[in-house]
Amino acid sequence: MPQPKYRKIAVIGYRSVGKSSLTIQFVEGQFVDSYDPTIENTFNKMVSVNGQDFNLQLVDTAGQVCMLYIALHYSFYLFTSVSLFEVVQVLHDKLLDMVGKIQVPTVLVGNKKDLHMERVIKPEEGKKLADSWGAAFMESSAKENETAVELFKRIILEMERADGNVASEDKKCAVM
Ligand SMILES: Nc1nc2c(ncn2[C@@H]2O[C@H](COP(=O)(O)OP(=O)(O)OP(=O)(O)O)[C@@H](O)[C@H]2O)c(=O)[nH]1
Repeated sequence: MPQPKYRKIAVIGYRSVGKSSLTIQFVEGQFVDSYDPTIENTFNKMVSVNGQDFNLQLVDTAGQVCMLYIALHYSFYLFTSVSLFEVVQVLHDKLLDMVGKIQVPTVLVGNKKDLHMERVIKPEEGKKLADSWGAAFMESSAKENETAVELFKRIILEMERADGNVASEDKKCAVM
């Protein structure tokens, strides 16, 4: 049995987009309806992906001071409206500046997809932005318990891919 791998994931984004809700949904399997602005919370969770255990440290950052945490290596972003959509581009640029890399394993997340009537950003737009970063894109609803586990597993896969432990789709085609 392989030893667990330790990985750190930062949840970064504007305030009230659902960073804590998604993290708590993943760690505890429950949705917290109230809004309590986060200072910073750290969670630990063990999860298995493709037969490998991962010991995750999840850093749920404060929306108001999200810029303070952009130096963390593994991150994903959330947006729920046009202005926030623009904010994530700025955050992503700053993150790359801080870590001095041209790419960081990232999942761009469009949360609150249950609020159909309030949708502003089309999924294609989110996908296009994520593609421009070489990142994955997912939509989620922390409220409806949709995809919280799936999206954290996805960021693990993105990290594994960056470490050369998972073949990308391109590489698979090249081999064939
Ligand atoms: N309808 C709906 N509401 C959500 C969803 N995710 C979070 N919320 C609500 O949005 C509000 C803000 O959620 P939080 O998880 O605290 O947001 P945050 O991004 O951690 O906010 P900060 O701590 O300020 O950075 C809360 O009232 C949540 O219940 C979702 O998927 N759907």
